[in-house]
Amino acid sequence: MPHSSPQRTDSELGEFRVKGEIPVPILIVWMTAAAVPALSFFAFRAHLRSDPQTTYVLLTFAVLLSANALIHFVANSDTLLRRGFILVITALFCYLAVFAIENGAGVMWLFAYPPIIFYISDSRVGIIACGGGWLGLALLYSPIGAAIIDTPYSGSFRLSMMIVLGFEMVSCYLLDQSRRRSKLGLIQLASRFEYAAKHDALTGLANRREGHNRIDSEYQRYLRNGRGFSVMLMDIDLFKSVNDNYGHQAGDRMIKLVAESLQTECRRVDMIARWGGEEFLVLLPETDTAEAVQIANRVRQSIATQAIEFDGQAITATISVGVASIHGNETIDRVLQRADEALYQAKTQGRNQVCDSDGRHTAA
Ligand SMILES: Nc1nc2c(ncn2[C@@H]2O[C@H](COP(=O)(O)OP(=O)(O)OP(=O)(O)O)[C@@H](O)[C@H]2O)c(=O)[nH]1
Repeated sequence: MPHSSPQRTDSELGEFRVKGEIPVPILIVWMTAAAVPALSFFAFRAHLRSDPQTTYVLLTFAVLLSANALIHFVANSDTLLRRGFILVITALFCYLAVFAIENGAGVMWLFAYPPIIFYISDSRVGIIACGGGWLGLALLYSPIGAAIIDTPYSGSFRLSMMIVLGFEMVSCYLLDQSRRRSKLGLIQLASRFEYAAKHDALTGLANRREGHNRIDSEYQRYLRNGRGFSVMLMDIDLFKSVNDNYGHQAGDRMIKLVAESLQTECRRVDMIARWGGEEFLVLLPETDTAEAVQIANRVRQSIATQAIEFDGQAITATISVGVASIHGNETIDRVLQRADEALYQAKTQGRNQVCDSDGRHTAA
């Protein structure tokens, strides 16, 4: 079965990019590029109003945001960029909430915070930042806050601000959850498609294409470190007669039985593929011919002693196996061809036996 995991963490979800989705680091760089001139503009206006404190604070935020983006380009760490950005903008929005810059109009920038924070961080951080921010603002706008800080906002403005901001935060949370759920759905769908593209529907084994890919990878490893491998090509003997005598359903069950026996008898490192109708291929990494023949015989004997129950009858089958190991700088096609020739030899010499490409064979 495909590895669908509904338990994926938020950060795992964040790493999965849906086509067309803006990557968080790029979004942060864009927002930094937009925020720095905006902050400089408002700093300049504060300077014109002879308000040096606001000027310096806004310029400091512009410098911090620029530095964060620059550090990202040097350190090349997305996590650092994201965390640095969250930290700076949280401080900036706190400043905007407390100090009523631009005659109090600066507080409207608070509405930009929830969508940004939910998009660039995981939902837990979004909830904490927004929940904490909202409570902090509620405190600030309460009589306690009013006693500490002098704000120019009327009572009805404060009330509306809290309600509208709360509404926006909840909306952002719900939209974010919906985005994450649909992303999860896409991940699961993608993993189901990937599984179907790589596996055989009847047995669940790797299909021929995936088998080829895995052999290719093993071959590349062999070229790098010289560690050889063997392949076993096997075919159910006189399988046509199983179909002819008992029907295709019985034939399918026989194929499944062989697949299960292969899974039981082979090692975890071995790759088993359904190569064709009643043909299977096993890739045995770091295994020489003698070992591969031993494994092949174990599989052969195991299958010969099992039966499927069909319409009250016990149906048995045997398999023939061709074994070949990689030599020198020969190609994969050549190894597979030698395994095929060995299988042909096993068939012509009476079936239910293992032949290796060097011409040795083990009969029942
Ligand atoms: N039930 C079933 N049969 C299949 C499947 N794929 C292939 N077959 C059948 O497998 C049979 C293969 O038969 P052959 O290749 O002629 O060989 P054989 O009867 O196994 O004889 P030898 O290989 O010479 O021992 C054919 O009858 C195919 O129809 C499948 O998925 N399910």
